[in-house]
Amino acid sequence: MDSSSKWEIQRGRRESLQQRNALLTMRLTNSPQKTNVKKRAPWRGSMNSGSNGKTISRTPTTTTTRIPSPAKKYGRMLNVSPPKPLSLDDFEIGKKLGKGKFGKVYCVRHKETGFICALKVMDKAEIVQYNLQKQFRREVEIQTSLNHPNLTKLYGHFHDEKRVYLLMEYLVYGELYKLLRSHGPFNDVIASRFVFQIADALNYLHDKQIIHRDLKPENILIGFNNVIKLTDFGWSIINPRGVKRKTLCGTIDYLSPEMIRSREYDDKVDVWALGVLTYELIVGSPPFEEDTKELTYKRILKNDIKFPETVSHDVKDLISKLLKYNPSERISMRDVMKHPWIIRNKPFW
Ligand SMILES: Nc1ncnc2c1ncn2[C@@H]1O[C@H](COP(=O)(O)OP(=O)(O)OP(=O)(O)O)[C@@H](O)[C@H]1O
Repeated sequence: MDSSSKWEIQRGRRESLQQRNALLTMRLTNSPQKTNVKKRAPWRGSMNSGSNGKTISRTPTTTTTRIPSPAKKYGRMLNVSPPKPLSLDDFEIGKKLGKGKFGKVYCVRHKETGFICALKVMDKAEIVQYNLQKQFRREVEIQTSLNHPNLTKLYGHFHDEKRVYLLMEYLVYGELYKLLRSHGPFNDVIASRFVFQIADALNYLHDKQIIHRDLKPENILIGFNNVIKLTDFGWSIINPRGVKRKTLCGTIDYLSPEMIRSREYDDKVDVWALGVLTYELIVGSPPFEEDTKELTYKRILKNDIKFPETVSHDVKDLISKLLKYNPSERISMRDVMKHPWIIRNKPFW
């Protein structure tokens, strides 16, 4: 088997449970299925099935929404006209940046300002077919409310008859997962810088009572100067302090023991996932990786971590503190940012 097929298989294993469930639903319902579109549809436009073509056809955008903006509110107070609703016609479409399970992402240029950004295009019919409306709305709400240098910004969203569009910050170097596969594992200097940035992002999210719930290298994008940004808030949730969650979600290698045991959990599941990520950045593969889901679960539940001899004492210490079986014993994000492994490597970033 060539290395690219191996990579694809590995990638398949790492799909979020959300995607697996959606695909399973698709198989069980023997698609194409008839969807009770009217009842479930959150959109005002009609719900014709989406096109799978490679280009985006410019259907009339009569149902566009406006980018939420303070200017809109204050504009009204000052009697200034609010910004024009966005539509696909406002953009020149550039190269395709990638393809997710539920959409394609393009590099686009805003015609009026020349601003370059990433545009994620999703078919409404698919969102409805996989019953993702609620999740999609939550993702947009959460991501719109965020402002942190290590979180991908969502500038706005609009829709037309067939599709929804998310206008995002463009991260030129793509997924950390691809870099890890092509140039990883990373040395302590590079890995510590990545871990610091994600700890900072998680600290911000947790302060806002948001749990990401799907941290993994596929959901981290790389921008200029090795700045990395957490993306994909499809599984994120606002979780008021003291409230515990039970939904099993995430990606198998990154699941925490409390999630696997269907116990209540909180933002400490992200702390566990950061432990798995740190290990994967340093070693090249996640700590509990096995051929089957069952074996992986077994190793997670036994907290069976094996470190190669080459791994430094400092990073071993940090990973062990992140991967504590008992969530309440896991290290805080603020302490991660002050950990000796980080401090020792910081001067070389
Ligand atoms: N803001 C962005 N800047 C640059 N490239 C991006 C951006 N967002 C996504 N991409 C690229 O497009 C690809 C697809 O992204 P998308 O968010 O649709 O899917 P995904 O995260 O891989 O999967 P899914 O959300 O379906 O689980 C990504 O793998 C990435 O390479």
